[in-house]
Amino acid sequence: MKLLDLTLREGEQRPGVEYTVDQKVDAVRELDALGVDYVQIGFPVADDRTKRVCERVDLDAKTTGIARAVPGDVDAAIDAGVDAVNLFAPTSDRQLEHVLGKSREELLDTVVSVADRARDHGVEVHFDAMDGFRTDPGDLDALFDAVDAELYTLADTVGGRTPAGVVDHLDAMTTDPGALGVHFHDDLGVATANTLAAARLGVARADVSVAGLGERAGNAVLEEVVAAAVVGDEPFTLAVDERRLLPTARAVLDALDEDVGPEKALLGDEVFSHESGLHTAAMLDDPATFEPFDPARFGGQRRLLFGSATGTGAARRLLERAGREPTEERVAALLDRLDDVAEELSLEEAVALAGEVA
Ligand SMILES: CC(=O)SCCNC(=O)CCNC(=O)[C@H](O)C(C)(C)COP(=O)(O)OP(=O)(O)OC[C@H]1O[C@@H](n2cnc3c(N)ncnc32)[C@H](O)[C@@H]1OP(=O)(O)O
Ligand SMILES: O=C(O)CCC(=O)C(=O)O
Repeated sequence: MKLLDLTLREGEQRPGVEYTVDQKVDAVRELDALGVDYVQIGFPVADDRTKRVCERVDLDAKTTGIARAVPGDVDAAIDAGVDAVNLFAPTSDRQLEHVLGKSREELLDTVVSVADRARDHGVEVHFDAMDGFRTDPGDLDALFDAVDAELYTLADTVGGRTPAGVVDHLDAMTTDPGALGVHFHDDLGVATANTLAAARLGVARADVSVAGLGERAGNAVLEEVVAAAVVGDEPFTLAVDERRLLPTARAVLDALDEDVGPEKALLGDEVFSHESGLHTAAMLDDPATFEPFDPARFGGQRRLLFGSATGTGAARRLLERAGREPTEERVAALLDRLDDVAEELSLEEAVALAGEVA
């Protein structure tokens, strides 16, 4: 499956957020080195930074910009120099009426002609059905059939879908999943799960963003999709270099002056840290007892911590690592010392302490 990273465009759709050209250039280079297939730089008709970024980068990934189904937006994308245009248009009855004010027939004519205009200028055309997951599957098939595009994406624009509905919706379409992309928002907290459900059906492309940065609750999370592709129940192939995943995601966040909470899956400061006595004791023997994968696989690092939550099992193992006989007295002495530490000790520090107790 291909990945389109849209951190730069969706991240900026949050109130008050605007990235500078320098920030975007730095972030784009990181994402390119990771190996994502497409990087969405921005909305060319609405900002001149997309063009300025494109002028400064030379990537293996294809650059994209979004464009409404209007000639001026497509011309701005062409002028910006993106490799591909994500031509988006509302496709649900509700959005057709209130966003576009057009009939379905008018929509089809407009999208067909604007897509042709883009392709005639040598730009790869992707057609994105905004609110596609609230659009009748037959209407989507008819539209996709009429529009000449590289790929057709269904967007869960309001983030209201869950995996079962995603599967039912895609199953109800006649368009081959291999011609489809998916774009999920995280309003129900299941954007990544939805993406995995779609991947299982064989969709060709998924939109993701670093840390899920995007409008409202954000989007499917790049790190989570990549990690699940590698260690999830049903592995699938991506072009990214998984060992660079977490360093890249952190570098992108740094470049964009963004942050995540300590419990954020894969990226948070605490998610690879273990302190509970029962867990650390077992993990000293076999780390897999209490972790789903070795964080090093994605460029992360496990931290075992020792202090007042440490129990006799871990203390015994620490003494053994320090080359000491784990007598009852030593175990008790080590536990006393660990009880007193002001801040939890790392494994190395705890082994050193185990070497010191009488
Ligand atoms: C991809 C998404 O999530 S939606 C994009 C979100 N991003 C932004 O909105 C970026 C900031 N926006 C802007 O700078 C401005 O809104 C612009 C430049 C995009 C457009 O500005 P304006 O045309 O002045 O006004 P407005 O935002 O109200 O656009 C409404 C027009 O766009 C049309 N429109 C909206 N979506 C589409 C679409 N996908 N395809 C074709 N036309 C569309 C509407 O029908 C309406 O047309 P009308 O003016 O003929 O009635
Ligand atoms: O996917 C696109 O090109 C824009 C549409 C979008 O971001 C959405 O519907 O949420």
